[in-house]
Amino acid sequence: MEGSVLVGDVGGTNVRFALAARRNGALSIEHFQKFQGDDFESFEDALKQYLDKTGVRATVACFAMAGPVRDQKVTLTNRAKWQVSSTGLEARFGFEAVRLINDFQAMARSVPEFSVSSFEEILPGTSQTGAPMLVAGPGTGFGVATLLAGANGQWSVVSGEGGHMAYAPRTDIEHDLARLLARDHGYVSNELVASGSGLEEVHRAFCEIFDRDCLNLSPETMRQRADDGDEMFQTLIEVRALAVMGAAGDLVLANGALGGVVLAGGVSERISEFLKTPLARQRFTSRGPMSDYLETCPVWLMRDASAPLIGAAAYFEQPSRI
Ligand SMILES: Nc1ncnc2c1ncn2[C@@H]1O[C@H](COP(=O)(O)OP(=O)(O)OP(=O)(O)O)[C@@H](O)[C@H]1O
Repeated sequence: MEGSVLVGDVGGTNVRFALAARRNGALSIEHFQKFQGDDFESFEDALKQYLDKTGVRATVACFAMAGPVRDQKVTLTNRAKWQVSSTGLEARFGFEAVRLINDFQAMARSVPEFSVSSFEEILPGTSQTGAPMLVAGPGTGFGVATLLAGANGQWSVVSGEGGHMAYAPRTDIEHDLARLLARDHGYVSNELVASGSGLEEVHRAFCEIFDRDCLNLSPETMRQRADDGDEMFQTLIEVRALAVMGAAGDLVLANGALGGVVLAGGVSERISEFLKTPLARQRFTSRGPMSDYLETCPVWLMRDASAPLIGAAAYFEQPSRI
């Protein structure tokens, strides 16, 4: 397909590839494939499998990677064996140009490519025109980026490692959790509390708090137990959801992101009803003298699995200057 760019969304669990192109003003993807990262020794092996399976050929590529990208090189945060560089990919696959960006840089850049109706409402509110927007949430890791509207339809994305900011417990059980996690890990981040990569540790701490045997359970089984009325698992999911909303509120305060929040990531999707409770709303807005500041800030959920792929293509067309 002429004018198309090979795009990838490389997370700590899943790796997604597609071919993206802009047609009649709108970006769309085709040849979408999803792989499990665990099935491959390296990112190059996963990419080769995609190219072999689909027969897709492209001269340019942009890959959204779950880790900090420096000088077009990245080591995945939750898959440290995967070290990727744009020059290495160009040499191995014969691309004319490869750009590596952070996965939430791509997620944030996708937001202007979607209409508001494609998001699920988590908290109602009114987006302040022209204000920054925050895009964040837990999957395997916890990504964060801020989207800035510039002149003439230009967009910039500020991306950092905001998921690794310190967890802020408020209730007794959250303080117990933070204390146990600090005992075992030293530093307690929002990623550790809320993301897939921290779930096992959080589960272990909850078993200690509730004085229960700690079984090896999948996230789906924990969810099932919560749905069946098990108080420990209900509290575990609630505490993780409150960590997401607390982190989102903190980041809006720090960035003046009154354009609104777009939550994303596999965990956010699966606990969405816990993000909508009155307690979750209170965790987002309750900020002492600044509580009014967040009262009308809207929060949405991005569910479209193609978002980081669309965002990678948009970023490739118009790289952010920040
Ligand atoms: N039912 C569930 N409840 C909560 N978490 C779940 C559930 N099922 C799976 N997960 C978690 O979701 C995570 C996968 O999220 P996602 O689909 O966003 O993957 P990813 O794109 O590879 O992640 P990332 O980009 O953050 O590295 C896994 O770590 C898993 O523990």
